[in-house]
Amino acid sequence: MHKTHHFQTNDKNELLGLISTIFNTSHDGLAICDRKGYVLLYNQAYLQLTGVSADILDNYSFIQQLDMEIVSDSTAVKAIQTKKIYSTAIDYGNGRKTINTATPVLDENQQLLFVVGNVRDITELNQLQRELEETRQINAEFQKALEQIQNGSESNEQLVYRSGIMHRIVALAQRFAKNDSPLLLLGESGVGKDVLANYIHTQSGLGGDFIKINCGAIPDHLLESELFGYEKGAFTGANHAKEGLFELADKGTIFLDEIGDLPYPLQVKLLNVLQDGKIRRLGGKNVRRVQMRIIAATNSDLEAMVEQKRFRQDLYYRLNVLSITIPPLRERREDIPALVFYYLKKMEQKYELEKRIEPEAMETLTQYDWPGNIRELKNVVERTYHMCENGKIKVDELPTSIQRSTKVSLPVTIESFDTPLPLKEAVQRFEKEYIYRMLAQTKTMQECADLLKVNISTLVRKKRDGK
Ligand SMILES: Nc1ncnc2c1ncn2[C@@H]1O[C@H](COP(=O)(O)OP(=O)(O)OP(=O)(O)O)[C@@H](O)[C@H]1O
Repeated sequence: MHKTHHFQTNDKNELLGLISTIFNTSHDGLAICDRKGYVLLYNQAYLQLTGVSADILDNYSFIQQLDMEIVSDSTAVKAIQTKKIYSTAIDYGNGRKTINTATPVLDENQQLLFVVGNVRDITELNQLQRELEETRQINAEFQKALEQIQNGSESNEQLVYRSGIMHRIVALAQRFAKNDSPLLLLGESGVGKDVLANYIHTQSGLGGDFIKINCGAIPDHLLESELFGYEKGAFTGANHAKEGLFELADKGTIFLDEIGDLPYPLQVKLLNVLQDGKIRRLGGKNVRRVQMRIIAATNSDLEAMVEQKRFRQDLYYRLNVLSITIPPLRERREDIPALVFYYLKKMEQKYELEKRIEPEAMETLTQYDWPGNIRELKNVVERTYHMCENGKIKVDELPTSIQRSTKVSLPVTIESFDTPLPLKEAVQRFEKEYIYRMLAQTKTMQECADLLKVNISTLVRKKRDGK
């Protein structure tokens, strides 16, 4: 106890009065016992929090209370036995949860004099934590449902193609659909990996559902419980048992999008599922057998990730038994007009208003390199449809970035900045053009990122912001 100069009382009674006031007004439960565990002093909060009656405290030591199973655990007894501070969380069964700490008080010969017990109410804290956990859970479920609605409708899209390469890919997909080995779909973002996975599922004739999960969109700590499910009480907030996506995909297909983002520890678990077809829910004992088709997809360079020890080699080999690489749109330009007409038709049906695209505009779209692939094409067609007022889509109604990038194939030079621009804007313009050009010259985003010596996520962001 530290006294300041304001405290000038030397009267023992006054001092005792003060200490007992502190004792009695404390929100924490306090109880002091001797070296045999007999209670010497306790306060009102102690009675309220522990639910143990004054009668018991008066007549039975903590050791006896433990023997008689009046309490299930006693920090005081532990402190008596070990002469060390002991702290634990206790559930008294009266709805109260507490953190109890027992501190031994020793004399100069290290003999035990007393034990001071402190009982802190954490019921409210616990309740808040549980609520937070539940909110997080609900949040994640909503996010997942939303994602499935968004992606579900995307992946249900009809497969539109005209190019020879896509004909071969679809034929391969039909053959692979009948096979139950894992399948890996590769290709840049927006090339149609989701759509193809869905197509393979419908072609497979499997009776179960097509379940999609984006491994990069779900926080690591939730991903495992999403995939494997959990039993009631498996972790704080697991108030009921829940089926995992592997179980939901039983007799169907599970589509693991962005497989490169699967955390390393989960990669081993996925490998086990691939090998023996068995899963166990978190906190569960039962092993369940599931039979499903696994399709994984990524736009990352998995081989490079294996070399960098970010992706397990054994899992890579297991997933890569069958694989299909969907080329970017710029390598199958014959598909561009078919896709433009398809999305234009959809807009016309939706808004019951026909709009025609002029040949020159179509030519510009066909020449454009589409770094965002079909996703970008779909957005451009939709935007242009809305922007066009007289029913005819002309070149100058296309986004300026597309007009410019197809017209300007000369390197960006100082001369191309004909009017003075703020430095920041000039740098941004150069950066954007440069990134577009580099993307057109490289096969994958990773290759481009490596050449530019930037992180792939930086490149993705810059590409998105530059649109
Ligand atoms: N062949 C196709 N015909 C019609 N629409 C397509 C085709 N391929 C893709 N799309 C559309 O393009 C968009 C992107 O497709 P999808 O989500 O399948 O790409 P992805 O390769 O899985 O992209 P990411 O790697 O970013 O997940 C979607 O809106 C999808 O409906």
